[in-house]
Formats: sequence, C-alpha cells, structure tokens
Amino acid sequence: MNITIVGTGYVGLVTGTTLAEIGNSVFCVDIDEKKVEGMKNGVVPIYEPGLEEMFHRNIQANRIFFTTDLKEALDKSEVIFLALPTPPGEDGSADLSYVLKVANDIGDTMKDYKVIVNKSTVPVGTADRVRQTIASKTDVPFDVVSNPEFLREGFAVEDCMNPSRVIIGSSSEKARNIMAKLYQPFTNIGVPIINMDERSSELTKYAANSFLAVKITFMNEIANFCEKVGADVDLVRLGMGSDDRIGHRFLFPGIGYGGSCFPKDVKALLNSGKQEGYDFQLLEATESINKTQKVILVPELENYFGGSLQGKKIAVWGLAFKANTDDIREASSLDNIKLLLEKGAQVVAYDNIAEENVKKILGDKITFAKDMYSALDNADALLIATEWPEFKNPNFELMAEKMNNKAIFDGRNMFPLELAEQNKFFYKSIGRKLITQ
Ligand SMILES: NC(=O)c1ccc[n+]([C@@H]2O[C@H](COP(=O)([O-])OP(=O)(O)OC[C@H]3O[C@@H](n4cnc5c(N)ncnc54)[C@H](O)[C@@H]3O)[C@@H](O)[C@H]2O)c1
Ligand SMILES: O=c1ccn([C@@H]2O[C@H](COP(=O)(O)OP(=O)(O)O[C@H]3O[C@H](CO)[C@@H](O)[C@H](O)[C@H]3O)[C@@H](O)[C@H]2O)c(=O)[nH]1
Repeated sequence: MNITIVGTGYVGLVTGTTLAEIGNSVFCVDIDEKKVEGMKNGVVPIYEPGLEEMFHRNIQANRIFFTTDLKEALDKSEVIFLALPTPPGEDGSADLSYVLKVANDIGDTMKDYKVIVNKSTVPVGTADRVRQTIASKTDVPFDVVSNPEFLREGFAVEDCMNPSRVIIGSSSEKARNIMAKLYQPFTNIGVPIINMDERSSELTKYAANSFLAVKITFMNEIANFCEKVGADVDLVRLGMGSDDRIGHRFLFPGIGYGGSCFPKDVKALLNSGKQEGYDFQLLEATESINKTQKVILVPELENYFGGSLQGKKIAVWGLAFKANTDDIREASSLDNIKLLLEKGAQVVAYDNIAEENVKKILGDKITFAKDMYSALDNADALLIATEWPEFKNPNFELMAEKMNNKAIFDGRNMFPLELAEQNKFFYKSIGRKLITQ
C-alpha cells in the first residue's frame, strides 16, 4: 500500500519505518526542513533502539521517502496518517492546532479518495472536527479514522512490530476494510483489531494512559507509606503483583512519572472533564501527588546536609525521562536539577544519550560529565534520576574514591540495599528497608 505519514517524531518516524519494513511504500512529511534534509541523507533524528538499522534498510530498499511537500506525498497515497504534536495548552487542554492545520492543508490539496488516520492523542470529538475541516475545503470523498498509538519510547520499534492490539475507530466500512488490509500482517500473527466508533477510540487512549499514571502514583504513595510504617515496597509490590488481576507491570515506585505522554494526557483528560462539567477527582489527585513525588528526594538531601545545599556538589546520573530514550520531556531529572540549583547546589550530570537535549535548555547552568564515574569527582552526593542499566551494578570502590561523601539518593531503586550497606554508603531509595534476618 502507498502511505503518507505527516509528522516524523517518535510516533510518525517509527510507524513509517515499520510500515515500510512490512512492505509498504511510505512517504514521510515534516515541516522541519533540517530534519527532512537529514533523513534524506540517512540521519535518524531520534534515538530508538533498533530504529537506525531498520531505517537504513528501508531507504536502501526504496520503501521510505522524506519530503516537506505534503501535496507530493498525498498525490501518491491512499492512507494518510497524522502523527502530529498535541501539546498541552495553558489550561492543560490538548492543542489541536497542528492537527487541524494539516487537515486544512489536506482539504486544499486532496484530489481523490483518502483515508485520514489520526494517530495523535486527541480529545473526544477530534475526528469530527478533522472531518468538518476537510469537508469545508473539498467535495472529494474521504474518511477519517481514529487509530491511537500505544508505543512506549525506548521500545517503539518493538511495540510497533508487536502491538498488543490495534484500535480502529471508524463509522465507515470502506475505511475499516482498508485499515484491516493494512494491519493484516499483524492480525496474521494474532494481534486483535478492535473496531469501535471514533469517540470511544479517542477516549480509549486517554483512559489507558491515565490508568497507568494512576497505577504508578498509587504505588508511589504505598512506597511513601512503607517508609512511615517500616514495610518494604519491593515485597509489597511482589505480593500485590502476583494477583493477576493486578499484575506486576507499572508497579515500580520512584521519583514520579514523566515523558511526553502521561503528564500531558492526564492534564488533557482533566480538562476535557471540566469542559463537560465532570470533575475527575482521581486524576486531580494523581497529578498533584506526582508533582511532589518528582522532587521527594530533595528534602532528604537537605536533611542529610543539615538543612542547606548551598555550595554542595551534586552528581546526577540520568537525564532522560526513562531509560533507552533521549527524550527529556517532563523528565524528573529536570525538576530536581532546577530545585537543586535554586537551593544553591552545583550540578554535574551524566547521560550520554539525553545530554544534547538537556544542553539545549540548561546550557551552562550545569556541567556534563563524559562518563558516570567522572561525574562523581569531588561530589558531595549522587542523585539517580533515570534507570539506565549501566547504573545497576556500579563499582562502589571507585565511587567511594571519587566522592567527598559516600551518599546516594536513588530515585529509581537501582540496586539492592545490601549492596550499598556492604560498601558503607549512605543510601536513600524509595519505600524500601534493609531486611536482616
Ligand atoms: N511519543 C510517544 O511515545 C507517543 C506514543 C503514543 C502517542 N503519542 C502521541 O502522538 C503524537 C505525536 O507525538 P510524538 O512524540 O511523535 O511528537 P514529536 O513532537 O516527536 O513529533 C511531531 C513531528 O511533527 C512535525 N510537525 C509539526 N507540524 C507539522 C506539519 N504541519 N506538517 C508536518 N509535520 C509537522 C514536527 O516537526 C515533529 O517532527 C502526540 O499526539 C502524542 O501524544 C506519542
Ligand atoms: O512502574 C513504573 C513504570 C513507569 N514509570 C514511569 O512512567 C513514565 C512513563 O513510562 P512508560 O510508560 O514506560 O513510557 P512512555 O514512552 O511515556 O509510554 C507511555 O506513553 C505512551 C504515549 O502515549 C503510550 O503510547 C505508552 O503505551 C505508555 O506506556 C516514565 O517516567 C517512567 O519512569 C514508573 O515510575 N514506574
């Protein structure tokens, strides 16, 4: 099939590359000229495990193309995916200007029947607005489909190649048949297609993300309470998760959830609720708890240093909002660094993959170390903000040699408490206690 993808970010580029991988011809459109030029020259603009190899393979096979010209791509394709940003506006509502602008441009240029498939995360009713926008510009027939994306950053290629389900929100049988044909290589391997109306499909995406944000937040509260009552969250987590109605996933406590999706989507659903006169109290609480949780270790650091962080040198391991990505949107590391700087501390950070993105916003306010150990030179404490695997089994002897103080504040519960104790480190993690029997 010939496909256009509008927007080549995490969703668009990975969707485009994987659809090319299964044999389609894919035309990727972006307004960012530099990005498009780079991709034409083989530069992958984001970090996603497995993407680079697949990207080059499909360029070589002449199955994926890049352009800034929407019209050129539209003329060649029957199915048009929208993978455009829907960032939060000032009131938290999803900003639909990118999606509606492209809908408008499609209406202006479309010459024959198209299926417009929205992959962006959008509030209920957006498919209707896209339909109205296009219809106001043209008499050419078309259909609009809601097809929310559930990929996780860091596993985007794996998730796109092995989706848990494909949601198709459409009232048009013709469009549903085209989508079924497009996704047939996945249904073939047992992935269910769930057909529904556009509104239910749009809400499914917000409901799924908000539920996961609530699940994490609930566990963060349990972890905080564990500390009050002398329980260990790792054991509670295992005990709870073994009930398959609960499951083990997304029960890991830490310094809050971040990323480009959970914070934004919780806000957007809250805002949609308000517009309909519905008060999502659970989401209100989730948002507020997460804000506090993100910086919950800063007061601990202050206490450790007798109340002031003035002049203290704090090493931060990990800047990305989670491991295996260069994405720093709403990363807990940034909230912590901002607060540490406000409190007069100096920050030396280490994250090879996300460093460049942080430099763009923090510039010379902090310094960057070339490896995890040199970040510790004369550091008064270490704060771990991202669960990069390389932090799992560090060389404690080397750490002790480099640091002024043997103090670790671990926002991602990276290693067993026993390990820190054996190495005589002060070690504060989230909701755990040393079990000695
Ligand atoms: N990142 C994720 O993990 C993820 C997962 C599922 C769903 N989503 C949703 O998918 C959507 C896209 O997210 P993303 O993270 O890929 O965004 P992104 O910001 O990484 O990428 C968006 C791309 O769209 C381009 N763009 C903007 N206006 C354009 C226009 N008029 N024409 C062509 N290109 C244009 C931008 O230049 C950018 O390259 C959002 O609604 C998001 O909520 C994201
Ligand atoms: O047990 C857990 C699991 C995750 N997190 C945090 O939650 C955030 C989000 O993690 P994750 O869901 O793995 O990353 P995303 O790439 O943001 O993916 C989410 O958001 C995407 C965008 O909508 C959806 O497509 C995915 O299904 C959904 O998992 C990160 O800050 C993690 O550190 C925890 O604190 N504890």
